[in-house]
Amino acid sequence: MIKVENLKKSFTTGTFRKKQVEVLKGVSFEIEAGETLGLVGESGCGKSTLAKIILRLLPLSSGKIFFEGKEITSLKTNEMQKIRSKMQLILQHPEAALNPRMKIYDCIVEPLRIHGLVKKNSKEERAVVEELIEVVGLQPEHLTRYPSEISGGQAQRAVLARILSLEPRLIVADEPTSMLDVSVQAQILNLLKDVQKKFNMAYLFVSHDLEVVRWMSDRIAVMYRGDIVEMGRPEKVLENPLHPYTKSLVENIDNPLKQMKKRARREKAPTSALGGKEAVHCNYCTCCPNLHHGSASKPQLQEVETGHYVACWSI
Ligand SMILES: Nc1ncnc2c1ncn2[C@@H]1O[C@H](COP(=O)(O)OP(=O)(O)OP(=O)(O)O)[C@@H](O)[C@H]1O
Repeated sequence: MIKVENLKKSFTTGTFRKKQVEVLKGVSFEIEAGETLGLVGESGCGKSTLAKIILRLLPLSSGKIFFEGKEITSLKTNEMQKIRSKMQLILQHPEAALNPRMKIYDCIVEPLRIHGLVKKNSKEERAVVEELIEVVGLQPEHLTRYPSEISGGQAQRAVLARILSLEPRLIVADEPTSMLDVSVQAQILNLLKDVQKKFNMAYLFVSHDLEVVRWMSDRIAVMYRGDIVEMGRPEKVLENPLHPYTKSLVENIDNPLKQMKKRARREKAPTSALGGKEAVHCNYCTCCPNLHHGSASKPQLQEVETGHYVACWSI
């Protein structure tokens, strides 16, 4: 359904002294219809950049993106238009997707109107909206309110109704529930699962929260400094992590302070551990426990057991 190959992205930073910062270093994966790939990793590792690149909201530096078997890497804006409705994004803040000056009814139906799929204010339009709100669990009385007059959970339901109106094949959900309290979070996660089953959509589910990702995902990809360093089924990756970064994520799941301290140590570690040379990646992986230097080639994802991949230089 969606496949990315060796995606790389660099940003130019600085005003006078321009510098290229490589944020994605060659990311590859595939997601099938009806499947959820959970993407986890520390803040700043490139998760949101990857999400935007997949949806072609950001240009990539190199690599390839295939959507339903068709390469979309360099499609022009008008060609992308037809595909864009089938690839949708859900963000942390539902308000960002809902026009504060429109009532919920109009927010939900707006994409259908834009794409000319229904006649404005027709009976057919009303029927579509009623069906959509039933799917996402909103009440008819919510339709006449403005986004500021409903709760965060209800707003996320309205966003989902709006997205579903276009019958997407892929949803990229970037921390969709991190702003909601725990009980509402669970409802929205279950709703996402239900509609996925109903419409057989693929999800790329981005989150900091390992428990949420475990609950949502068929497979998990662990991202570290712009690379996927481990990928596999949740029980493999989270119960038998092989990459040191995944290990530290799992070990510190309940202890964010410890995690911060460890991260600070790890960030300092490479140059001293390597006698002043710069490490290109983590210090070592469990499969090839050697330290690697800046001149070493990039580690590749190796299949260490069926469906469980870990980044290492050699097995
Ligand atoms: N437009 C940009 N110009 C320059 N640097 C950018 C730009 N967008 C993102 N970055 C940098 O790219 C890196 C990855 O950012 P990204 O938002 O993808 O991280 P993330 O993993 O999603 O983090 P978080 O979990 O905190 O949202 C960060 O260092 C960020 O500062």
